[in-house]
Amino acid sequence: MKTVKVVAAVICDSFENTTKIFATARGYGDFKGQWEFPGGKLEFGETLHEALVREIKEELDIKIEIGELIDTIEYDYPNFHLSMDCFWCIVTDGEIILKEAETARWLKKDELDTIDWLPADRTLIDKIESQLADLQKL
Ligand SMILES: Nc1nc2c([nH]c(=O)n2[C@H]2C[C@H](O)[C@@H](COP(=O)(O)OP(=O)(O)OP(=O)(O)O)O2)c(=O)[nH]1
Ligand SMILES: [Mg+2]
Repeated sequence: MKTVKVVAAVICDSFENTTKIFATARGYGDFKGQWEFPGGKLEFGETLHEALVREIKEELDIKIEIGELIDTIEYDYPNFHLSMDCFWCIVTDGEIILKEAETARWLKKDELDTIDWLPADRTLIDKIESQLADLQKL
C-alpha cells in the first residue's frame, strides 16, 4: 500500500494557556463535510516545517508559528497508508480566510468530541485532550 505523508496544524489561541483549537470541515472529495486539521501532503524536497507553512498559507491565508509535535498518526485507509505529523501552531499574522474548507470552528476543550472527525484523527483528539489536561495541572 502506498504511504501518503501529511503534515497538519493544530492551531490554538496560545501555547501556554490553550483554551480553543481550530478545525476545518473538508470542502471536497471522499471525506467532504468531515472535520480535520488544516494541512496537506509534503511536496518533494520540502521539510515538514516548510510544507506546513505553505499549506496553511494556501488553505487559510495566514502565517503561523510552529510549536511542538503532538503526535505522528499512522492510519490505514482502504486505499493508502496515512502518516501524519501534527504540530501545535499559533497564528502570527493575518486573518483566517477559508480557501478550501467548507466551514471552520474554534472548538473549546470540552467540544472536541462533539464533531465528526476523519477516522485517522480520533486518536489524535485523545492525545490533544490529554496534553491539554496535563497543561492545566502545571
Ligand atoms: N490535512 C489533513 N489531512 C488529513 C487529516 N486527517 C486525515 O485522515 N487526512 C487525510 C485526508 C487526505 O486523504 C490526506 C491528505 O490531506 P489533504 O487533502 O489535506 O492534502 P492536500 O492539502 O495536499 O490536498 P490535495 O492538493 O492533495 O487535494 O490526509 C487531517 O487532520 N488533516
Ligand atoms: Mg489540505
